[in-house]
Amino acid sequence: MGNEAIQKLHALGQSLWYDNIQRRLLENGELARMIAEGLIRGVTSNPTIFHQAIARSHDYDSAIQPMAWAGWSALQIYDQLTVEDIQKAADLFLPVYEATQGEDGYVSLEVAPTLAYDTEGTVAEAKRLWTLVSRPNLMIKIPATAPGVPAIRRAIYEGINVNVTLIFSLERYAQVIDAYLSGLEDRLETGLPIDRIASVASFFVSRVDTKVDRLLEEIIRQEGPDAEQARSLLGKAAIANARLAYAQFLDAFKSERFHALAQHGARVQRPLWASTSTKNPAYSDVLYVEALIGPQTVNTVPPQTLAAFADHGKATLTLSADVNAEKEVISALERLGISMARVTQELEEEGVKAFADAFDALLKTIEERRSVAVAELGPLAHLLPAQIERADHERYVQRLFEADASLWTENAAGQAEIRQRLGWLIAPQKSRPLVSAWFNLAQQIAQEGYRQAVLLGMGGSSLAPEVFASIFGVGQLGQWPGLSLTVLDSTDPDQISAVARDLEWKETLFIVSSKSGTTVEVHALMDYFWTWVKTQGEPNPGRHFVAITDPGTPLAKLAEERGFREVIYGDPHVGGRYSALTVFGLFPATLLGMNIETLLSRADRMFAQSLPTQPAGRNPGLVLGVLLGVAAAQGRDKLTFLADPELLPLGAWLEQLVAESSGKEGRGIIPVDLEPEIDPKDYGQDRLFVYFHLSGAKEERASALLAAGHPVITLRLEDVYDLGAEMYRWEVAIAIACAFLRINAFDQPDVEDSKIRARALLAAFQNQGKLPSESPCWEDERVAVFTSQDTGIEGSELAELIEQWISRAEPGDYIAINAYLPRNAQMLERLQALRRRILEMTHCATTLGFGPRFLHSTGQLHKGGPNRGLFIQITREPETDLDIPGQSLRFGTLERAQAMGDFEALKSRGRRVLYLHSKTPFIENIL
Ligand SMILES: O=C(CO)[C@@H](O)[C@H](O)[C@H](O)[C@H](O)COP(=O)(O)O
Ligand SMILES: O=C[C@H](O)COP(=O)(O)O
Repeated sequence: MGNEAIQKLHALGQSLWYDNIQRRLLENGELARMIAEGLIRGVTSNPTIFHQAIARSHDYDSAIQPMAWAGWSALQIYDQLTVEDIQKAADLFLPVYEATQGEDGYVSLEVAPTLAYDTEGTVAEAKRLWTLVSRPNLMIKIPATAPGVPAIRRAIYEGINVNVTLIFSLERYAQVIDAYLSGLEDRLETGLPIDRIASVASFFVSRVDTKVDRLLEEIIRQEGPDAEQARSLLGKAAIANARLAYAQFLDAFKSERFHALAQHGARVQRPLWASTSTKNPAYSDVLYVEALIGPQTVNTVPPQTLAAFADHGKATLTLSADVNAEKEVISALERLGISMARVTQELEEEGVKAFADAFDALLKTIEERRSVAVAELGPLAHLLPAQIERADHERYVQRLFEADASLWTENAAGQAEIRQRLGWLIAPQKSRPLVSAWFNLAQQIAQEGYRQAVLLGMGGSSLAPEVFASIFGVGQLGQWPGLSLTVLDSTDPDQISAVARDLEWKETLFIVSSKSGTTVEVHALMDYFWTWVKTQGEPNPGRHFVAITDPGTPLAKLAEERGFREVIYGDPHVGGRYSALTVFGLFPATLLGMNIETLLSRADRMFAQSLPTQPAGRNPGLVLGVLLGVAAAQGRDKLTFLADPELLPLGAWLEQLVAESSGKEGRGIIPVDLEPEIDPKDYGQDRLFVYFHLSGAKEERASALLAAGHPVITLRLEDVYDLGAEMYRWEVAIAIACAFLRINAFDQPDVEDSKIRARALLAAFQNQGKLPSESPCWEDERVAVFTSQDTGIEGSELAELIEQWISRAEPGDYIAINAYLPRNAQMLERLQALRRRILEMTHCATTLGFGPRFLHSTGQLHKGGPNRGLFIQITREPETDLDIPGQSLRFGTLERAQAMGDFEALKSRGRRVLYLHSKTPFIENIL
């Protein structure tokens, strides 16, 4: 296993550590791989490393954002980011630490360099960081300045593992060893154990050559009698100095003094060669590794030196107690007037300054990123910190995870339901063991020759699969080719016909997806396609059907009776719109060929950040949720999605999560998805924009909106698999926003109400052979117009009526186009054009929903949310109609009944509705 040269180096008693840390490596498995392959046995960090990690990447931006919104300072953010990285790295190295009984597997974190000349400050900071990180394999780095030396002794006495950094001179190194031994002795005197305390002494190497060579070059340039001697000493000082240090180490740790400590389990303080990348390109790029190999040492190398050594390094023993030649190098330098005392003193001062400068630059970078994040909030910025603090004080996150339903409602029945509906919090973990069974089933289906899948489902049972199908496409980013997936969530006969027309029945699998197993649309569609498959001559239609439903539902029973090839059960503790990361989202995703492990690992990452153990400002879902709540309370309740093109489909899933969870009791947040764009200054003051960023295509638009004074938050996705994290974040955020607004996030009373009304209309239809009708307030040969109240609109032209009606919209209102029409590109274009006209005319937020799909989504908000909606409902006579098998009913009638049921429900809530029914299939006649 691993690399031969590195293995040999380890066999010679030297441990290679990695002088680098970067969040990406911690998250993408790279560091774990390097550890597993035995390449590295520890990690060191310093302010320069963190500066580079944070300033030269966007890895940390998403973590900075909520902390900035919560009002944290740059220093607090620095602390949090570094501690997180160090903890994560320490956890990855823990197995090494344990396997080597505490010899290796350490991760070092440096105290702020501003404390380098402050003994008390350093001790206090070392104690604080030790407690904060709280990992046995942590080392706290303390600079070996004169005031640093007593701090080392005190830290060791406190039981802290110490990496002493910035050692250049042999004199200082002697003091460092003494401080270590004294610290251990202090502990022994007070009866404290010393066997688990570890320390390394970081002796800096290459910088010595950089400085001494410069002095030698000066002598060479003068071409005097010493020039030749100076030339012969180039590139020698650093190694000589380090080898002398090694000899000093050997002496010190074979002393009586150490022997006494060793009897109580004390470990040696290993020398650690730091600053070992080659700075002078004329020298070998592995010079400071190859020349310093010996037992009981560590060499910490940056990425380029590790790569070079792994590629062409030679591991032979190059350190020994015999240092005559090295002493001669130092004497020769002294003879040339180069004082090692001066050189190393300057290096120490410059080293402290360089770290302090890097630290300042790092804080400046964090400050810049912090300000950018705060600026995103625009007028909401000053309101957020106090509200996040309040949410923290009221233990929102703890109560969420404890299933304390009083967070949302005092209503006992509501509370009972909520307690049954919080299973989504652990969905990523609960789904993981099921992934392989889903994968095997999907493989088997594909092997049998199935190429396409049609998912029959509504709302929570269809929207996540639709997002995955639209964003990932078939097998594009997955682990195997997968099937194509079409989602059918409509009772529109033309839309159903269009889907059926494109199907190759032998290659088609139907996924009947319904959590409750009672949803009328799903049953009608299932019966339609069941008959369709049978009609094609399939003797065993069950082969073509899989059901996803909760245990014990009518659908589960029917699927068993009909001999579906599989019934996959959902988790009854997860409600429909929160089920994306359960089988309802994940089995269709598996069929698409997506890598579910990757998706879930991203969700896990967000889960870890959402736990009650996280500080409030570091919890992305909590902070976003409070922001949504604050915004809505301020009248910025139109949550408007902006997305780079690859992420556009996500909005449909969010729309349901936001609207159906929050739109109740006259309150709620209005999601606005896929709205045509207008001049940023023409929007009202009721918007909060959310920009989902991947390629950056919409960056300019986001900046323009921000410049016009609207809050525009940017959520960055690294790649499309981050949808796993985003879905989890938004589920938490919506639960929190609803808690903030005191809304039960887990029921949907008005969706039920519309369903009841549609059922009553259908019963009337069965009795009377037609749907009950009411008189239009206006009609001609093309269209009949109905309104919710006597609106007084009048005119001889339909366009005039519509315009009059729309012009009633006031700032803060929204206009919803609810179209019971086939959802296809042509229709979408037409309706989006209407939407644009309305938007340009009113400057009010607009939404577009296709019925009956939206009834399972924004439908709840329309009736239950704030009475700020103006609804334009559109139906038409279908081009062709289709029988629903086994019922004396056609899809066109069902669709119409659903529209009428919704119209009634809206009216009963006093909503403003304009209902246009096209008497022909040609909608262009009326729009
Ligand atoms: O001190 C330790 C490890 O204990 C290292 O992280 C140390 O800071 C680095 O090796 C040096 O700062 C790198 O220095 P250089 O290669 O830039 O001269
Ligand atoms: O969001 C859920 C829809 O109303 C469909 O419900 P279902 O999964 O029980 O069929």
